Amino acid sequence: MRIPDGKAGGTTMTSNAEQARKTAEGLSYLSGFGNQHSTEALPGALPTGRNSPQRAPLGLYAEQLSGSAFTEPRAHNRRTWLYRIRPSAAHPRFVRAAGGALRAAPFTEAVPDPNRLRWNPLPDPPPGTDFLAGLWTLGGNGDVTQRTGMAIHLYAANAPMTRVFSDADGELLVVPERGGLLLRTELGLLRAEPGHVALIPRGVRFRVEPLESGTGTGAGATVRGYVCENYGSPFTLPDLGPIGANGLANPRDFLAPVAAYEETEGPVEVVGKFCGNLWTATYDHSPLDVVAWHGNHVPYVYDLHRFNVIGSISYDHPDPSIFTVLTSPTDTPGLAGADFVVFAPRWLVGEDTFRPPYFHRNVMSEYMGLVEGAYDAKSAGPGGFVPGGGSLHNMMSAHGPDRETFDRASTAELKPQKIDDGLAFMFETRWPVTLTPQARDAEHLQRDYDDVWRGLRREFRS
Ligand SMILES: O=C(O)Cc1cc(O)ccc1O
Ligand SMILES: [Fe+2]
Repeated sequence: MRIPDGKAGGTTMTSNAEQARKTAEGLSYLSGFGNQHSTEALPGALPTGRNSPQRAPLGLYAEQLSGSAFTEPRAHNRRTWLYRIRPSAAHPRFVRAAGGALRAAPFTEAVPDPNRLRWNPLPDPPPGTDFLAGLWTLGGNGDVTQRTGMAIHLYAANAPMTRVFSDADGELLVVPERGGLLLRTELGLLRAEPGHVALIPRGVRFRVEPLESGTGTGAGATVRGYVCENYGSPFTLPDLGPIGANGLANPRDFLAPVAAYEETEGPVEVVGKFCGNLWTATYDHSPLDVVAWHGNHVPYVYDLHRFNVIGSISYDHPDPSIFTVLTSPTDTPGLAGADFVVFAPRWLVGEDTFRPPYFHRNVMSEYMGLVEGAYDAKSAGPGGFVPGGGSLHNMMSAHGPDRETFDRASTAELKPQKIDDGLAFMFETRWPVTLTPQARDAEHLQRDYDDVWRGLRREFRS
């Protein structure tokens, strides 16, 4: 496989090698959530039978990247062995760098707001904005130094990153909404289009390039999307309980990269996020120089259209936890630091049922975004819930269908109905979300959002 500006190999070495698939875009992937993958970009680069031979093959350096404590139970243990041209330790001193519109927990600058809030998409950024500069924090919870909680970011970018970034504070779940992304990671290349999600694990270095072909974005066009930065335990697949052995997001649809490396010599800016601040150093080589690796602390992409949607085939609207793609558990069973939930195309067949989301108040806090089309609880169109926009229904805030949706759905003929005009998602969290001042005061905040529930008529008959 030829990758511009890098060398890559499709040699895969485990039993799941058969499952490594060539995508239409020409990238090779390794399949399976949580698998122990093995891959080498050059034949013989990956040592066999041991992690740390006295001399690693091809003059490479062996290095372990740990995403869990050494001592965590096997089921939670995450690490990847990297075989690289230079060890990561070969770097100069980092100095503080400006963070732009990126913020981190604890979020203490604004008063937590119980109001229902909704935003239009981010305004287009100035030319030359890369993915890192284009990150804009909406809010979050927890504390980066305690590895708890999460942050909600949006991004809008129009230039490729030339610098390399990594986040010690958490993993990054990237949800493209407009335009595709090529993610050049330490472990290889991933492609994420709108409708896909990409996950970069804690500490893994990467560069993001807007994709300019096949996405209709054109040169210099803005790519946009959402990011859940998960400070807590890594996202995992939810248990299925009585659903059985299959369904929701199927493990084999999660695709990790094959090894791909850069041999760039010369100055490369490397930025790290550490305890909420950005730090930068100029290396004399690219740190994306991993020629082979094996392990389970890996980036991946997942196509949300693969989600196996399960719902009611009798009556009533099921709780949206049944749409959970990924969950970050906390010490309390069933209480997620962050859940990633998708509202994918599905059939609604419930008898004598109000089919859209019900009116509710929830102890969990709900941030929703829209990748395409419309969402069945909200009227579409400008000034509404639009792709690239978002809503926050914080802990216990009263929300649900807007008036138009209520009127329509409570009188609709209940024939089987396919919902296939949109892709919405939710970042749901056990802790309230505190906004950043920039989100609270944003020009693109919809100040009339409460009005969507105005005029819900009194229908009571005694
Ligand atoms: O508020 C929302 O739209 C999200 C949501 C969807 C649903 O189907 C049921 C409950 C819920 O919070
Ligand atoms: Fe809700």
